[in-house]
Amino acid sequence: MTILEVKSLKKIYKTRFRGNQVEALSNISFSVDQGEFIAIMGESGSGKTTLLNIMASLDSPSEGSVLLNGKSYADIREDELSSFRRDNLGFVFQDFNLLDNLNIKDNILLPLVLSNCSRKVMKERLFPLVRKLGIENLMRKFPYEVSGGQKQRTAVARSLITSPSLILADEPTGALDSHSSEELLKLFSELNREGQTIMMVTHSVQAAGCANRVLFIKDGKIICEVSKHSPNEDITQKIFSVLSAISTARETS
Ligand SMILES: Nc1ncnc2c1ncn2[C@@H]1O[C@H](COP(=O)(O)OP(=O)(O)OP(=O)(O)O)[C@@H](O)[C@H]1O
Repeated sequence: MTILEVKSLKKIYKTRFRGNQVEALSNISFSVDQGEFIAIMGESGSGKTTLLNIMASLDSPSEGSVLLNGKSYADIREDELSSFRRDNLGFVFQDFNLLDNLNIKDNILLPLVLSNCSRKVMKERLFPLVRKLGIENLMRKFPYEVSGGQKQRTAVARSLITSPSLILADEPTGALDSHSSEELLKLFSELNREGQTIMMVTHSVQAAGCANRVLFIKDGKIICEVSKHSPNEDITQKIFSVLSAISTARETS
């Protein structure tokens, strides 16, 4: 079942300097099925963050549309966008985006508090989730008292607490040491095996290798994709080959 459809996206940024224009995305189309784990790779400036921001409904395209579970973002009223995002999407960022003045428990519960959820529901959702993520002993600590890996697990718990259709992750391993990165990738793979749909922007081949499908962006266009033909297939070599072809093309152009 398709949950996300991205149709003919174009994004033009107008810069103030002499009215110059930057075409950050041109004619991007793809769809995401329920239960997929997709990585987006591309060189710096290729348009990954622009694409993620549009899929997150944080920015709007110049042309084209995005539909989540059949609902077009263009049909959502401005004052309903933040609750739509909260209910349907989970976010994991490179720098965790936790609130320093809230403890770990309150950071995780924040999306439910903003949705006026009852304490009973909060409790029912929180404990199984933090036990699963191995952070149940950190509930009273503050973000500055826990490790980077624990902060990212907290961010993952916060992203999952609303049971979103889709997790959008922007360089989730970017600020982690190699051990914590591996742990996070294992966690993402496990969540995906249980049915969670994930889209992740990454520069890391190791991270992209955990996805079932990798989309490669160059100059705002999807230039190719690779995918696993069986769940245990190692696609690292395929990813390296595409990255190397992109870099050779850049050097010879
Ligand atoms: N607000 C903006 N105004 C003007 N140009 C922008 C703006 N944001 C991004 N761009 C330009 O759009 C293009 C794509 O940028 P984007 O940030 O999406 O790339 P990226 O692949 O995420 O890069 P990185 O990996 O370095 O984060 C770049 O040329 C960038 O300079």
